[in-house]
Amino acid sequence: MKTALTIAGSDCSGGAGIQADLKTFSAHGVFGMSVITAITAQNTQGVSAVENLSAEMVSKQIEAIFTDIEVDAVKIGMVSETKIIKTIAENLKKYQAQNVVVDPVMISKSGFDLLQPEAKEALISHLLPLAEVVTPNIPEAEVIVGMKIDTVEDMEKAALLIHKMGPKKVLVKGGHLTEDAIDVLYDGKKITHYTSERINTKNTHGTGCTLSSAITANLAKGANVEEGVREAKEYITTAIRHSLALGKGYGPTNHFYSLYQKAGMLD
Ligand SMILES: Nc1ncnc2c1ncn2[C@@H]1O[C@H](COP(=O)(O)OP(=O)(O)O)[C@@H](O)[C@H]1O
Ligand SMILES: Cc1ncc(COP(=O)(O)O)c(N)n1
Repeated sequence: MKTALTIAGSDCSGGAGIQADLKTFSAHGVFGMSVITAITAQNTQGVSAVENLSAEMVSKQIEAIFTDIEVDAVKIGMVSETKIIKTIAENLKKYQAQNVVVDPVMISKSGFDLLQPEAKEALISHLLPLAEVVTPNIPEAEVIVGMKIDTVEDMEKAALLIHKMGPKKVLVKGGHLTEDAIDVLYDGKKITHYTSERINTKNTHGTGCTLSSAITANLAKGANVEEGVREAKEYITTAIRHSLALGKGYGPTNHFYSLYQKAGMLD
């Protein structure tokens, strides 16, 4: 069985972070493993607290996995502090991690800083160069390149600029614009658009985490980035279309709809 590792924060409400990543890996038939960087207290309405693990504990978790198990792909999600970012980069280089997907998580949908402002530079200089593909949303791409993004053309410009910072490929996600949901991939040579209709729902908690883990699972299974993104985009669109109105705020996406449907378990 192929394996995938997520290095990210825990979302106790299950919609984003490690929990979304492991659900996505399972739904793709990949064996999921996790290195927890931080525990968050959050729900569909917002984040109320974040507690980072020590850099030593993050390092020990990575060591425990890589010294024992073959890792086919790695996703990096929320990493809040400079010293944890540096530890992850050192370890991934030491163990020659393959198929690294970096989701540069900065601010939650509810507006909470999941990346300490002083750690932005470390994320850019230490994690982006390790990435097979980096998956910023529009606000994250704006911070990384220091320009305003209002159109798909702006997303393309940002993708080209981010590519110069070291990742092999760049996927700028268009969830934050208003018309069709268009994601822009730049592979160093050409631009590809992945387009879906915009689904009218407020239940989009964890969409970015889910998309990047689906890409990771697909790379673990041997897909190239273009194929991996294409399937992941279909997966997230179905998961948003059948998202769950759990909680009082922004509910989570539905990871198992397609699987349950195929298994004849839905009405
Ligand atoms: N309302 C929506 N309808 C359809 N697709 C969406 C919607 N919102 C986000 N997406 C898609 O979900 C994925 C995650 O994007 P985005 O919401 O921009 O990321 P993040 O969760 O990091 O902010 C992208 O593929 C994006 O196009
Ligand atoms: C632990 C963790 N990681 C990532 C996100 C981002 O997800 P979203 O942008 O949907 O709030 C989150 N809320 N919590």
